[in-house]
Amino acid sequence: MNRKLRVALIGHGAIGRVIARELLAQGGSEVELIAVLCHRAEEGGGLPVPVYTELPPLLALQPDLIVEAAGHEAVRAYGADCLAAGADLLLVSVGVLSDPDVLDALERAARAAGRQVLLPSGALAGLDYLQAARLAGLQSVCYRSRKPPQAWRDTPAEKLLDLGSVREATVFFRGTARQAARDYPKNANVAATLALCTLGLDDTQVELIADPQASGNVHEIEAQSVVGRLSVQVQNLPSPDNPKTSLVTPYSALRTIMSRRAAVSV
Ligand SMILES: NC(=O)C1=CN([C@@H]2O[C@H](COP(=O)(O)OP(=O)(O)OC[C@H]3O[C@@H](n4cnc5c(N)ncnc54)[C@H](O)[C@@H]3O)[C@@H](O)[C@H]2O)C=CC1
Ligand SMILES: O=C([O-])CC(=O)C(=O)O
Repeated sequence: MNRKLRVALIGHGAIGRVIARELLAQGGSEVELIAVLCHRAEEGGGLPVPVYTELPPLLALQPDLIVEAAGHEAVRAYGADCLAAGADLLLVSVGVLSDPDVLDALERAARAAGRQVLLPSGALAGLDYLQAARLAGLQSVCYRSRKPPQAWRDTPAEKLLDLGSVREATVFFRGTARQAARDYPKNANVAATLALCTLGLDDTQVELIADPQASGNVHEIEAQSVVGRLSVQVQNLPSPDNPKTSLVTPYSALRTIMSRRAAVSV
């Protein structure tokens, strides 16, 4: 583990730009950004590392870790190939794992290559406690996401309520983490992350709320286990570039990246 961790990035939007900027600022440390894959080359304008629009040249650089920050379709298109090429794969678009075929394909590819799929806590908090509690006995997990109405634009919420005239907190979705992650691919990735490390995608309950009074993107978890009860709320500031995305998300990915080379890892 003396060598620098060579990191490649897929996606250079609200999350990817922060990850790239912070990794580049690490100059001389144990982690280095070696390339970025963008939809269009212009999206990577100004980056001091190679920018590609296709996966093979990026894989040819033999990254140790590929960080996906591009959306569900990018995971479907590239995920298994990244693992097969010998890289670990960090996903922020975790909700795509609500599709059992995708989860199965990535698990198989990871096992075959001896690599790992890494899921950061993203916009959520409390997953460390819940993973410990699961080992002891976890009885129920509920997750609630409360965002301002504009954060639900271009989602099925638009058909369920008039986002422009919502005056009070309105629950427009109640269901499983699997349904939420599938139907709200840009808003409910954390529902899948929470479910995958607790009771599973079909037994983790989710509520989605449009709230004009929301103080940002608010995430709440309530869980009961044999070792105690967890009740946690985070009030995230939204990304200035994407109101659906919480500002903490790229930093959560960075934390996971850095921990791959930390001598003392929490
Ligand atoms: N786990 C978590 O806590 C969270 C996860 N997310 C996930 O992260 C994804 C990215 O979020 P943002 O950066 O806010 O979105 P964004 O829309 O600002 O950026 C996404 C970027 O990826 C690029 N892209 C899309 N498909 C691509 C492909 N096949 N190859 C290369 N680039 C591609 C787009 O052109 C865009 O520049 C979301 O779609 C969502 O699935 C978002 C927020 C929180
Ligand atoms: O960033 C957030 O607040 C959560 C989010 O969009 C997601 O899980 O997809």
